[in-house]
Amino acid sequence: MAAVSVFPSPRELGAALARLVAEAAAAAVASEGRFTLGLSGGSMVELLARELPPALSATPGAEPARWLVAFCDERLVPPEHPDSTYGAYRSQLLAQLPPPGPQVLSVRSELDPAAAASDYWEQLQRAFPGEAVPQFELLLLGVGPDGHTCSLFPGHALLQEQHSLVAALQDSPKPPRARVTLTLPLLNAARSVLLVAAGASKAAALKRILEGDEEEPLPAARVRPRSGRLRWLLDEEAAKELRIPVERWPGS
Ligand SMILES: O=C1O[C@H](COP(=O)(O)O)[C@@H](O)[C@H](O)[C@H]1O
Repeated sequence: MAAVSVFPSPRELGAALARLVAEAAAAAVASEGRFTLGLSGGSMVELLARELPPALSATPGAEPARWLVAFCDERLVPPEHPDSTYGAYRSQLLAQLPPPGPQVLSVRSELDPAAAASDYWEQLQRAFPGEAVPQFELLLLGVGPDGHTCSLFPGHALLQEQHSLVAALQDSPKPPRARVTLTLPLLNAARSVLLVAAGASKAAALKRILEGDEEEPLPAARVRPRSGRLRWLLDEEAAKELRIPVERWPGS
């Protein structure tokens, strides 16, 4: 069973998330010379924008200039659009990091969805030479109230995808409809995955994901790294329906 850590509020959750990212970066830079990080959008952007810069300043050796950052999914809108994950990270987080900053792979939203997915896959192949399935050091994944993660939605055919590691969709139930997403085989190749959720709107889905035994598990329940680590970071509101043992952080 995956480890589940519960924090009193999104603020403590965000601070712990940022510490874990900074520590993972320092360890990877020391051992591999670089840190490969996959970021999700939505509420994760604000958590990281607020907490990661101070965590990096407090962690010697984290060195953002040695990071390769990619996005676990992207909404196909221009970077200036409020729904763009890349655009949100660029203005809210990347702008705060000292130059030269990380190498960033972004989905080219000016292309049509299939071409954007194939271009993004080519970028990943160049960034992970010799790896048939790119193995990220750390993936940060969010969870929607319907149990989706990345742009993998309940009941969607992409949940069955075994061949393409990056895929396009044009029928996302959550707008915008056109998106590019990493698929489960790539997610499950990661060395480490943190699944992050805050707020009462996620509680029912989290109960199903973490305690259910469903024939067709929700998308986030299908994230099970083959040999990597999986850890859940939740706030009290998101965890309020859980009955499984969880690790409660001080003050909860
Ligand atoms: O649409 C998306 O939703 C999920 C969850 O977002 P949240 O705001 O509920 O945390 C996000 O992880 C994904 O990257 C995004 O495209």
